Amino acid sequence: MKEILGIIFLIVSIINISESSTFFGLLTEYGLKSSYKIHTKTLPTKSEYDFIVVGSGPGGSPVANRLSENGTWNVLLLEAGKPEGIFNQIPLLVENAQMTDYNWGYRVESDGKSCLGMKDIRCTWPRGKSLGGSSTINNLIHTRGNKLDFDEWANLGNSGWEYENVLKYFKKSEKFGIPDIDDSFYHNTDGNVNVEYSQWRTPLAKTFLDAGKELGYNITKDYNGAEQMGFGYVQLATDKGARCSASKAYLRVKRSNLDIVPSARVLRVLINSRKEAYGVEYEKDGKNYEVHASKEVILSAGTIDTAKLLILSGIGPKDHLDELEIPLVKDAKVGYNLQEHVAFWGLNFIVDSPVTILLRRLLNPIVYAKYLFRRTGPLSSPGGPEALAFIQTKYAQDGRPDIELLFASFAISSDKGLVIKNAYGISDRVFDVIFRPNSGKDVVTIWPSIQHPRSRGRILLKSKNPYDEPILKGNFFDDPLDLDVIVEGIKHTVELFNTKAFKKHGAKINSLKIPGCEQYEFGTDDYWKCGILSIPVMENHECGTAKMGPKDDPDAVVDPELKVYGVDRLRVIDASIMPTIPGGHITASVYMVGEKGADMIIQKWQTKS
Ligand SMILES: Cc1cc2nc3c(=O)[nH]c(=O)nc-3n(C[C@H](O)[C@H](O)[C@H](O)COP(=O)(O)OP(=O)(O)OC[C@H]3O[C@@H](n4cnc5c(N)ncnc54)[C@H](O)[C@@H]3O)c2cc1C
Repeated sequence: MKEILGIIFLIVSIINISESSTFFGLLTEYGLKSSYKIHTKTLPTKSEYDFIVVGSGPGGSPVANRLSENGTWNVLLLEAGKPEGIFNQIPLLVENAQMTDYNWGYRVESDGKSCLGMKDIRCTWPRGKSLGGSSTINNLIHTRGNKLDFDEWANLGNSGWEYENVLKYFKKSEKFGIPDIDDSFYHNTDGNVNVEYSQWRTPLAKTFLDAGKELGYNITKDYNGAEQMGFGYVQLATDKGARCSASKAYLRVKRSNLDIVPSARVLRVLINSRKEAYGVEYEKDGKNYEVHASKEVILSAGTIDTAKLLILSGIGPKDHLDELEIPLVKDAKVGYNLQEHVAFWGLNFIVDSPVTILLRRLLNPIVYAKYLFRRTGPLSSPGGPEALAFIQTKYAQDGRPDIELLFASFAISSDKGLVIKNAYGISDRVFDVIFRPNSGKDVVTIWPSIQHPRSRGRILLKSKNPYDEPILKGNFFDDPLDLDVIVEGIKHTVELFNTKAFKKHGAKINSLKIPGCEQYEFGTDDYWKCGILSIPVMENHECGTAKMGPKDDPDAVVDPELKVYGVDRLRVIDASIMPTIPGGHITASVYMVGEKGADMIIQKWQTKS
C-alpha cells in the first residue's frame, strides 16, 4: 500500500513540477531556472564602483536594483548574510527561521524593569542576516501605516515626505494581487513586491471581524487604501503562498554592472580628510579588504547595524566616540531615537472550535500535501496572524489609530514550547505556569501593540571591535503613558471576546496569573501593567537611530535627501532614517524609503553626468 501511495505521489509531483503555484514550482524557480536566480559573486570584481550599497534588506535591495538600471553605473551590494534558503519561503516557519543563523540573534539589554518574564530578563530582537535582510525571516504582514504618519515626517521639516508625495513610491514597490480590491489610485499591479491575501486562514479570522462589527467598529476593505481604521484581513508580502522577500522582489536580475556579494561583512566606512566617504572596509572568509566608491556609499544595514557602522566610522555622539577611542569625524546623535511597536504576549483565549494551528494538526500528511501541490493550508499562514484592527483608545490624539490588534489562530502553547517559546525567549517559569497548561488546546492570541510610542531607546557600542554585539537599550516604558495605551488596547480586546460572535466559539480568557503578578487581581489595570512589563512582545519594527531631519534639528543624522550631515557622499537608506515610527508593520514603508532614496540618488547623479 505504502509503495502504491509513493508512486502516486511521485507521478503527481512530476505532473506538478512545472506549475509555478506548487512547492515544486518554487524549487524550480530557486534552483533551476536561471532567470529566477540571484546571481552572486564570491568577491567584488572591481576595486572601484560608482556606488556601494551595504545591506540587502527592504532598504538596500531596491537601491541596488534601481541604481543598476542605469547600465553606465557600476554597483556593488555587500551583504553580511548568505542567500535565503528554501525553508525561508514557507511562511509558517517564521519562528523556526529565527532559531537559525539567518538571525543576528540580538537581545534587548536588561533594564530590570521590563522583559521580566523573559529568559535572562532580556527580550529577543531578531534581525535577518541574509540576502533580503529581515524580510527573509519576518511575518510578511504588509501595512503602509497611516497617511498622517508621513505628513508628520513632513511637518517635522522633511519636505517631500508627505503621504501625497510618497504614495507613488509605495505604489512603485508593489505588485498588488488582491482581486477584490481594484483601486489604481492606491495600488499598482506591476511593481516588485507581491502582495496578496493569505492562501489559508481559519474561520476564526471572520469571527474576529464579526466581533468588531458587533461592537460598532468599521470593517475596512483595504487598510492600505483610502481607510486604514477598522478591522480587516491581513495583506501579505507573499507570492502564491510563498515568501516574497526583498531579494526575491528586487535582486533576481542579471546585470553585468551589478555585483552582489553575500557573506561579506562591512566593518567601517572609509572617510578621507575632506570628510568624503570613498569606500568601505569589509571582511569575507576571515580576510579583510577595501573597496572604493567614486560616487556614493549607501548604508542600508538596518536600524541596529547602520547605527553601529556609523559609530565605528567616527560618526556619532562625541562623548561615546571618546569612550570607545574612535577618532571623531562628525558629532551626531546616532543611536538615539530608537522606536519599536511593543505589544503583550499574555492575551490568550481558549476556544472550543477545533480549527487553530496546533502541533498535532501539523503532523498530518494532508497539511504537507496542500502546501506541496497548491501552496495553501496552514503552512502558508504567516506564522499565525490572520486579521488585524486599527483602533483608537481614549488616549488617541489625532485621526490616527493608537493601537493595532493583531489576531492569530495560535498561542505559545500551540507547539508545546518547542519553537515559539524559544524564538521569543519566554522563560521556563512563565511558560510552565501560564502557557503549558493549555498545550494541546485550541487557543488564539491577540497582540495589542502601541502605534506611536513616546518612549525612546538607544544603541551604543561595547567597544570599537566591529564583531562585538551592540548594547540595545529599549527603554520601552520610560514614558508611563505607553503602558497605559497598551492596557486600553487589552481592555478593547477583552470586550471583543465577550461578543456573541466569539461566545459562539466558547471563547474564554486564559486567566492563569503571570508569575510575578500574583499580588494583583486578574483583569485590573495594575495586573495588566505588571503583565506587560513581564512579557512584552517586540513587533521587531526597530527604527529611527539615524533620524532624518532638517538642518536645524539637533537630533537629525541625515537630511531629507538621506545624506549624512557633515560627511559627503554618504547616505543612509533603511528603517533607521524614520523620524517617527509609522503605524502597523513597517516593511512596506522601508521599501518606500528605498525607492524614494534611490530616486533621489539617480536625480543627483544623472544631472551631473
Ligand atoms: C521576526 C521579525 C518579524 C517581523 N515581522 C514583520 C511583518 O510581519 N511585517 C513588517 O512589515 N515588518 C516586519 N518585521 C520588520 C521588518 O522586517 C524590518 O522592519 C525591515 O526588514 C527593515 O528593513 P531594513 O532594510 O531597514 O533592514 P534589514 O531588513 O534588517 O536589512 C539589513 C541587512 O543589512 C545586513 N547587514 C547588517 N550589517 C551588515 C554589515 N556590517 N555588512 C553587510 N551587511 C550588513 C543584514 O544582514 C541585513 O540583511 C519583522 C522583523 C522581524 C525580525
